[in-house]
Amino acid sequence: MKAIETKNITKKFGNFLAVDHISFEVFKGEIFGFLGANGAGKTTAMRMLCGLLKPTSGEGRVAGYDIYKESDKIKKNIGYMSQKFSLYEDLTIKENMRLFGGIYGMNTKNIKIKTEQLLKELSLEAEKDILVKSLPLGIKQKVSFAVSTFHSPEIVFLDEPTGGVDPIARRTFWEMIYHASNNGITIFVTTHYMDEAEYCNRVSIMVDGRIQALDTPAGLRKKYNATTMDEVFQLLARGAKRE
Ligand SMILES: Nc1ncnc2c1ncn2[C@@H]1O[C@H](COP(=O)(O)OP(=O)(O)OP(=O)(O)O)[C@@H](O)[C@H]1O
Repeated sequence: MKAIETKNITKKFGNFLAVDHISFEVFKGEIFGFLGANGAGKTTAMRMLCGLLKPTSGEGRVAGYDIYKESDKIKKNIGYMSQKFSLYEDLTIKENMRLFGGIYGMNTKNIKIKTEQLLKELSLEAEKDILVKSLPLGIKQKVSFAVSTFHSPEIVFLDEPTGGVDPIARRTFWEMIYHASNNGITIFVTTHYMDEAEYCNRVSIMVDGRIQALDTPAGLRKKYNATTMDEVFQLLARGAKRE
């Protein structure tokens, strides 16, 4: 089953073509890496998929819903996490979980059950009443991911979720991603870390608004005769006109 389908999605800002006819599919439970240099158009594309921005043209379905007509349904069926938009710093871990559960429309009983379950899974039961602002970044990101999947969405969009954390914390974070994917949640993730690109089932690389390459990491390495995803990325991004 397809979690995301797009056909020739395009976004123009004035005369500037930020996203240029992108077409791709993401399968249910897949971990899909969405890569591209700065300004390639990733955030714009992701905003269109999340129902936050209308495309100029093209077609798309997310979780089975039309991105033009059913953006409200899309919002209910997805989770979203970014480095910039995440938790309320002046609330505790538990309060954040409750708050987001409420925002996602869950009832009090389910929020309570899910909060306890997540605190246990994250081994954060002892820290549940600590204010988020006093937590290390790696823990914040774990909690932030947990909150984005709190309502068991079909798809979770992660916009550079591991920015600024050390490699060990990033590895732990990816274990959570695998766990969610094993439970059938589709993961759509942007990252600038090429070791993380290797962890994805498939990866697309955007250059100047277009999808320049899309395959498994092994398939891309083979195609571009490269030993690492970093080499593949450098080869493709070198041709970029945007900075
Ligand atoms: N609202 C807007 N109006 C005009 N131009 C925009 C707007 N939003 C984005 N752009 C331009 O579209 C291009 C793509 O931007 P976008 O933020 O999607 O790239 P990105 O791949 O996410 O980059 P980064 O990795 O730096 O976040 C950039 O040149 C950007 O300046």
